[in-house]
Amino acid sequence: MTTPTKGHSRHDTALIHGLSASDVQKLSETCIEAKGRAYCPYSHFRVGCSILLTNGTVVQGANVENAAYPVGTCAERVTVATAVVQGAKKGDIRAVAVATDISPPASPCGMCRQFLREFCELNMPILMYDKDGKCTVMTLEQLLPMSFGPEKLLSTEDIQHGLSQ
Ligand SMILES: O=c1ccn([C@H]2C[C@H](O)[C@@H](CO)O2)c(=O)[nH]1
Ligand SMILES: [Zn+2]
Repeated sequence: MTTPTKGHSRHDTALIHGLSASDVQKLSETCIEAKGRAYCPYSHFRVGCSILLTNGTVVQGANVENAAYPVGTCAERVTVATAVVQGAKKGDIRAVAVATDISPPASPCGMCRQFLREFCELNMPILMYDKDGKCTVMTLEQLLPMSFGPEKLLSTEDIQHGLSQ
């Protein structure tokens, strides 16, 4: 397992995870922009998320809170669910980026890590941007080791027939 890559320039980050410099630029701009659309009147903790699909499309989302506090949803789950209902399949998700107003940057909560696990490859990079736009990158597997995923429940035949997607 590699150590998290912290504070690299955009170019270094791209080299490490096989993302192009323009992919990383797109991810950083879109997750930071999405942070501005957070609905967080209770916590005032804005979280923006963007997902880069293999076809180059970006899907954005932000946290959406609720007066009944536990009903609120994290930015990561809003964004992944949006990508899924737009037709994204496992393997279509190239990278996830998250932006908050703190430093060091926030990382996806446990529930979101498991939610991502359903739809993303274990080696998918998660780019976490701090208040100054500095990026820390870790793979899903680094954030969620020994994870439980759909292939544990579904038979090989089910997976071949696409029922896992
Ligand atoms: O990774 C995180 C951590 C927190 N939140 C949201 C949930 C809630 O609206 C607010 C404070 O926890 O931030 C996210 O969207 N993603
Ligand atoms: Zn979460």
